[in-house]
Amino acid sequence: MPISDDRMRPYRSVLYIPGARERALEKARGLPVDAIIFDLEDAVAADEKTNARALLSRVLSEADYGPRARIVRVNGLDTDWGADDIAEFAGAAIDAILVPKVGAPADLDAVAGRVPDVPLWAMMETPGGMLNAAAIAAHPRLAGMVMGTNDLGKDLGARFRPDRLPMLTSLQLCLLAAKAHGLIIVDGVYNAFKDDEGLKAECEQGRDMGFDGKTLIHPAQIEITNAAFAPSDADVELARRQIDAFEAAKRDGQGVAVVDGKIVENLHAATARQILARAEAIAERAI
Ligand SMILES: CC(C)(COP(=O)(O)OP(=O)(O)OC[C@H]1O[C@@H](n2cnc3c(N)ncnc32)[C@H](O)[C@@H]1OP(=O)(O)O)[C@@H](O)C(=O)NCCC(=O)NCCSC(=O)C[C@H](O)C(=O)O
Ligand SMILES: [Mg+2]
Repeated sequence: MPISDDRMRPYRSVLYIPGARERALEKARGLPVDAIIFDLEDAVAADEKTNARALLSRVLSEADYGPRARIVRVNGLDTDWGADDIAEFAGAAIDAILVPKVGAPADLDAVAGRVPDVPLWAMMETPGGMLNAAAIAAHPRLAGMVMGTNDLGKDLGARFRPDRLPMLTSLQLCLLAAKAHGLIIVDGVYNAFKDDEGLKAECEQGRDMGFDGKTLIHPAQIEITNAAFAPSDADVELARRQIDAFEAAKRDGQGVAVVDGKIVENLHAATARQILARAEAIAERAI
């Protein structure tokens, strides 16, 4: 399984900012998010698209977003704005271009041909995209996937449910595809941005499924999300004990240790080391 160079960078909280909102673009420079999606697509009205592109281009060339990953979501190439958006940001100092509504690898080919160097990320948000998730994840230029659960819910005719039952197959298809190809994958947004309990539950579900983090629409969602997707103190403490116990077992010529009544084998020790590396990467971030 190829592992992207980006794999250890934290992507717990990935905040959308509408590209036309100058105040929000400025505010984000001080927010404790791991990544920002500067949006030119659905968060920008048609008559604002050209202004938003120019504003974002200026802001990204002048402003310092520190360690936060900078991802620009462009409009689709089937719209009036997509080609100009891509041309504007193809040479920009950003971490990725996020392509909306990717349905097949050909959608990424079309953008890759216009963007020689910047990594591509894919919005996974259409029924066709779900069925082609494995082929999309295998695209050589793809580094990350973002679940677009609003568009997907619309196309599926699904209702919102706190347990996300109507979404689970889609979420898991994309997770399988992303993990098989060593991609970053972040969960969809939680629309009710004043409902902390609902957000927490959805974060915990996404984290338990294996997502690297969650996309957000409002600063009020950051703290809960960062906490949910970071290893807890208890996770770190257990990981250390598992590694110590496994190393001791190996020294005694054993392949299995037991910690808190559960076996620890090579694979569990590997997971424990990943937890420690993740905790370290988050601690180093200190935004
Ligand atoms: C939802 C909002 C419209 C709410 O905006 P507003 O009423 O201005 O919120 P507040 O007054 O509570 O804002 C408080 C301060 O926070 C700043 N702010 C607000 N939102 C953001 C943000 N996203 N990033 C940075 N800063 C933000 C305000 O400027 C206030 O600052 P201050 O002046 O200092 O007090 C709004 O939050 C919003 O527009 N959110 C983003 C919506 C969006 O991006 N939607 C598109 C992405 S979702 C999607 O498309 C997913 C996918 O494609 C799918 O299909 O699922
Ligand atoms: Mg969408």
